[in-house]
Amino acid sequence: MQLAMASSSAASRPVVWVNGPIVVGAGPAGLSVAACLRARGVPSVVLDRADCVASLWQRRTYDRLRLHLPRHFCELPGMPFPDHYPEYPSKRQFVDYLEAYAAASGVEPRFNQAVTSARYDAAAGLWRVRADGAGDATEYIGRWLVVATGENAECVVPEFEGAKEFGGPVSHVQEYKSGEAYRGKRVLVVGCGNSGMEVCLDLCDHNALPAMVVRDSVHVLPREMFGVATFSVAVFLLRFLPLWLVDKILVLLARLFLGNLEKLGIRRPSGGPLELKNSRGRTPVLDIGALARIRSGDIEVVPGIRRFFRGGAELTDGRRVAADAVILATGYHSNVPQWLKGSDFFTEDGYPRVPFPHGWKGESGLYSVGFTRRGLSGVSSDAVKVAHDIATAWEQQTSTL
Ligand SMILES: Cc1cc2nc3c(=O)[nH]c(=O)nc-3n(C[C@H](O)[C@H](O)[C@H](O)COP(=O)(O)OP(=O)(O)OC[C@H]3O[C@@H](n4cnc5c(N)ncnc54)[C@H](O)[C@@H]3O)c2cc1C
Ligand SMILES: NC(=O)C1=CN([C@@H]2O[C@H](COP(=O)(O)OP(=O)(O)OC[C@H]3O[C@@H](n4cnc5c(N)ncnc54)[C@H](OP(=O)(O)O)[C@@H]3O)[C@@H](O)[C@H]2O)C=CC1
Ligand SMILES: O=C(O)C(=O)Cc1c[nH]c2ccccc12
Repeated sequence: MQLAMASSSAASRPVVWVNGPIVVGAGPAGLSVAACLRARGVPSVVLDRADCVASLWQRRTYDRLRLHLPRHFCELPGMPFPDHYPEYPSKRQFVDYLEAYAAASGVEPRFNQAVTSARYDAAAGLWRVRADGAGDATEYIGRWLVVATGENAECVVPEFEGAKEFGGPVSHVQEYKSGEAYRGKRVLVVGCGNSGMEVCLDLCDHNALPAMVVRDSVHVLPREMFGVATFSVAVFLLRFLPLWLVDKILVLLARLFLGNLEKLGIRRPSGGPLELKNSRGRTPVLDIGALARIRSGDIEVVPGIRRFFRGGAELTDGRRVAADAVILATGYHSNVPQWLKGSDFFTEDGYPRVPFPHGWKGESGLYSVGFTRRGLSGVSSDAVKVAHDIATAWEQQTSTL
């Protein structure tokens, strides 16, 4: 029996004793660690604030989204994608795969459980996790805590001078589904990461008029070169060459395939694409067509925003741009510091303090899965290590009983 219910004496809140780890998050990270644990005979309880698995993918991404790394880098441990899946599976296919993954591994998350605090009770040697459901709170108590809430848990919403004066709709890209709602409209898209670029492309396809804010520099790489994924080329080269040299080769190849982007208002950072991904979490853009639309003038590139006014924004070069709507493609942040108390394993930015590849294990039975800034392949490698470590302790514990 995995769960035991008891009544808390201090408050009327129900208490659940968890036999095995408490996993917070039912995205790819939480599902894969729970599946790897089950494969070793270790039960766990997976909690998610949403009402479904992989809520980032199901509820907070746009319709045309596809994985942008080749499928082989995005599979979770123990289950390949179905053979008929294309090289870059669609969002629907990826979600179907994740649901099948959970079902096949017997992982049944507890939904509508938003974790609001977790702290280690040193006297008892146990983690106490509070989760709020619809109108009630539950306390989960267990020996291990696995943090799997992800790098994209909350939206970054910058404050802009004059934002209240703008007057039109302002939304974050997590609410964007398709350009249908923006036909014929001038849309200011703030941010030029993969989201900003792909939303601009989608807006063009729906006859909207996007302008994209590029306030600083960004690496844009072709998704493929002569039919080979740029990401695969990078992974291959990293087997023989140091990262800085692979970065130099990638930038050279990008220059050959994409030309000089400065003419389009897109400057390259001085640091390399992989170096910036690893050190600052800045993902290079893998171009799937936005550049061609910038070249043709369908997407206008504009510099940073100084302030908003009614019906538009003033830019850092003094120009003014009119807009009917604003979409913030300004990124995401971790929410771990909001709920994990009394532990300094995570920084105030919500990432493990210890750098990759050692950030998966903390003290007192605390673990993290999915904070490596290495996408789904980072998720899988963490999940395998964490499950192995907990299963080893579990087997020792049960063998001494
Ligand atoms: C648009 C987009 C596209 C991407 N495409 C790729 C790609 O092609 N390839 C790739 O390798 N990576 C990609 N990524 C990176 C992405 O981080 C991974 O795809 C993946 O979703 C990470 O899994 P995760 O489980 O760590 O986080 P998530 O998928 O974000 O799952 C975390 C879960 O935790 C839950 N949660 C958060 N806070 C709480 C709380 N306090 N209490 C309870 N539950 C909570 C959330 O509801 C969520 O279900 C993409 C990211 C985005 C935003
Ligand atoms: N097809 C796919 O697989 C896709 C994958 N993704 C992934 O999702 C993750 C998140 O991507 P994304 O949503 O693009 O977020 P990112 O964090 O990658 O990009 C955020 C962008 O917003 C800009 N920005 C932030 N604040 C401001 C501001 N105040 N004014 C102007 N610009 C600002 C940043 O500029 P600066 O760099 O100057 O801070 C940056 O260009 C990434 O890992 C990405 O690869 C996203 C979409 C599609
Ligand atoms: O799409 C993402 O967000 C990813 O994190 C995938 C990813 C991991 N490592 C990379 C290096 C270059 C481009 C994308 C990724």
